[in-house]
Amino acid sequence: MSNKINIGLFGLGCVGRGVYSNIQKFYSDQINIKKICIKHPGKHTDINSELLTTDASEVLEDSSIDLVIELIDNGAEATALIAQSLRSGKDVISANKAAIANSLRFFIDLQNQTGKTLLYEGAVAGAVPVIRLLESHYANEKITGLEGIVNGSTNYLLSKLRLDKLTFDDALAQAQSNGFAESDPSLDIDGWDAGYKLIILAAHAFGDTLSIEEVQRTTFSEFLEQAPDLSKPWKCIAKVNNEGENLELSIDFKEEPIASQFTSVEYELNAIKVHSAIAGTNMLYGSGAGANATASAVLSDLFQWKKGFRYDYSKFYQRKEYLKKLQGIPA
Ligand SMILES: NC(=O)C1=CN([C@@H]2O[C@H](COP(=O)(O)OP(=O)(O)OC[C@H]3O[C@@H](n4cnc5c(N)ncnc54)[C@H](OP(=O)(O)O)[C@@H]3O)[C@@H](O)[C@H]2O)C=CC1
Ligand SMILES: N[C@@H](CC=O)C(=O)O
Repeated sequence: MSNKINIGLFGLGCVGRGVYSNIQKFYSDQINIKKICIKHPGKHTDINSELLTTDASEVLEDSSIDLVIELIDNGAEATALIAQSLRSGKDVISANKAAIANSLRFFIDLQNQTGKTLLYEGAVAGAVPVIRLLESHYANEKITGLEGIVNGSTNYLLSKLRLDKLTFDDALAQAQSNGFAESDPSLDIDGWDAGYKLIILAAHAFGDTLSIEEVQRTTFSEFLEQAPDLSKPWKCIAKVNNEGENLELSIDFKEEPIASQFTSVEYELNAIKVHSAIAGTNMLYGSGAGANATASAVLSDLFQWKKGFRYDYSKFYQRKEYLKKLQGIPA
């Protein structure tokens, strides 16, 4: 009897294909792709047509599918698919930061109600394992600050403008053809993508969920309107300010000093600094966007899931206790 993991895949674009091809290459003895749900079958004539469907219920109602991997490019549709999967008794891995950030409280409740697991390491900073690090290494240590470069496309644009002297339009076209940019690139250049990622990081680091409207965003156009000297190392920095009772989240362009560690983070690479009470500062650095970077995180989630890993969101409990203390309420 085969003890392969049966998965159902939603989406076969840049990331979906990264996951599909890496499973074929490295894990076909352990993972069986049972069904792939897509939108336009005509785009996927290279894939065995028996695997493909446009009907989500062929995944959701297949009791032999243990795990759903959700990799579509529409946040609202992804939210519905994740919720339906959890409710149909399936665990889920997603890389959809819009869906996760907009509905995180709902998904935490749904995991508690169904006993099912949702993992989403690929939603933030590609292959950089930051969510799992916040959940495990920092579970009991107070995090005092967090900042980083979390959008590969804007970082790619800034590097291309500064180092390779490309025009904005040419640089954006390259970010799109490399698969770094979202299918709607305004999500990257207007700071939405970085905002969603920062909301997810803030939840796992500080135990609160903010809405995207609460994130202060500077768009790439607003940055360029200030006529910055593009020969300088500008970086788009996502930052959580956690002084006081409320978290403040911002996405802003900063000219980094030459000696700053962020200055050497170029093109689609990402970096995140975590400041904490005992460790001081740790910086994570690595591939932030693209098919393989994200597939690596998705597949890592899959093998963690197999071992029973789930997020325990311990910072939410710690934040409640912290707020009680601030308000003078005894524990
Ligand atoms: N690109 C990257 O570097 C990263 C992307 N992500 C996230 O991963 C997700 C996928 O991104 P990416 O692969 O780049 O996107 P693409 O635009 O390349 O692919 C999207 C895929 O979703 C499919 N799709 C859309 N709607 C549906 C639906 N309702 N049901 C089934 N399939 C559907 C499309 O089908 P069809 O092909 O038939 O049109 C397509 O295969 C997004 O949430 C993105 O934010 C996360 C980290 C990095
Ligand atoms: N569009 C995103 C893709 C990865 O999350 C980015 O540019 O970082």
